[in-house]
Amino acid sequence: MRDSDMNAVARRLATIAIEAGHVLRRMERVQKDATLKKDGTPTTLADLAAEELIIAHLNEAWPGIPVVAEETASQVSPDSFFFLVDPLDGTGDFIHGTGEYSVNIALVQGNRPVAAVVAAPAMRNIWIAGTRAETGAMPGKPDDEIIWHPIATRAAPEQGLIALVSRRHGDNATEKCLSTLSIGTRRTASSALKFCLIASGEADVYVRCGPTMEWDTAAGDHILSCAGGKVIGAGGTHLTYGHRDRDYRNGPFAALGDPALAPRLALPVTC
Ligand SMILES: Nc1ncnc2c1ncn2[C@@H]1O[C@H](COP(=O)(O)O)[C@@H](OP(=O)(O)O)[C@H]1O
Ligand SMILES: [Mg+2]
Repeated sequence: MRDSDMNAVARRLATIAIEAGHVLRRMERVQKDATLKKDGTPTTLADLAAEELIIAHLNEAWPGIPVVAEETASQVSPDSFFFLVDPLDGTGDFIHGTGEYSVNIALVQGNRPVAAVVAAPAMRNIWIAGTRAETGAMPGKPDDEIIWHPIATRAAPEQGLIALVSRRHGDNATEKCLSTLSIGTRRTASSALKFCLIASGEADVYVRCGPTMEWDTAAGDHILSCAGGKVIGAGGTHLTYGHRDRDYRNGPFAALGDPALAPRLALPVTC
C-alpha cells in the first residue's frame, strides 16, 4: 500500500466503523450484561457482535492482513501490516449509558499506525486519518455521505491547560505527572474520544499511567499525530505497536496537542 492510499483506506475504515456503530446502538438498551475478563475489565455480547462484524469486513476488504482485535487477540499474530481493533472502547460507559464509547480501528505498518478511524456512535461523531486528520457527523444510514472537515490541534497556552482524564480509571502516577503542568481545567472523558478532542483543538493533554492496551490507543494516536499532536511514552518517544510478547499492553503515555509540552512531563517507565 502506498502513502497516498491511506486517506482512502481511512474512509473505508470509517464505513466499517459506522456499521459496527449501528450494531452497538441497537444493542445499547438490551445488551448490558457484562462478564469480567482476566484484567478485570468488562465485556458484553455487544463487544463480540461488533468485533465479529469488523473482522469480517476487514478480511473481505483486505484479505491476508491479520486483524488483532480486543476479544480475540490471542488467536492472531501481527505481520508487516496488521489491524488493531477495539470494537467497543469504553465498555463501562456503554453499560452505564453515558454514550462516551467508541469503535477504534487502526491499520499498522511495521510498528506505527498509518490509517485510522475512531467513531463515537452515540455522540454521532467520527474522526479519521490517513495522512490528514478529519472529522464528520456520523450518518443515520451506513451509505449516507459524510462531509469531512479537517482538524488541527491548538498551541498550548502558557497557563490554563485543559487536561482530559479517564472517567473510570485514575491513578496516583497520572496525578503526579499532571501536577508538573499548569492545568487550568480538568474534563472527564472516556475511551479514545480523549485523543480526538485534543486532535480537534478542544483540549491540550491526556496523561495515562494506568494500564491500557494497544487497541485502545493506536487509532487515536494516529488521528492526533496527523492533526499536529504527539503521543509519547517514557523518554518522549512515540508509542509502538504489535507487541504480542507483552500481550499488547502499553506503558504510561501522554497525548499532547502541542508537542512542545513534551519536555515538561516526566512519565514513569512502567504502569
Ligand atoms: N486493568 C486494566 N488492564 C488493561 N486495560 C485496562 C485496565 N483498566 C482499563 N483498561 C483499558 O482502559 C479502557 C477504558 O479507558 P477509559 O477509562 O479511558 O474509558 C478499557 O477499554 P475497553 O472498554 O475497550 O476494555 C481498557 O482497555
Ligand atoms: Mg473494548
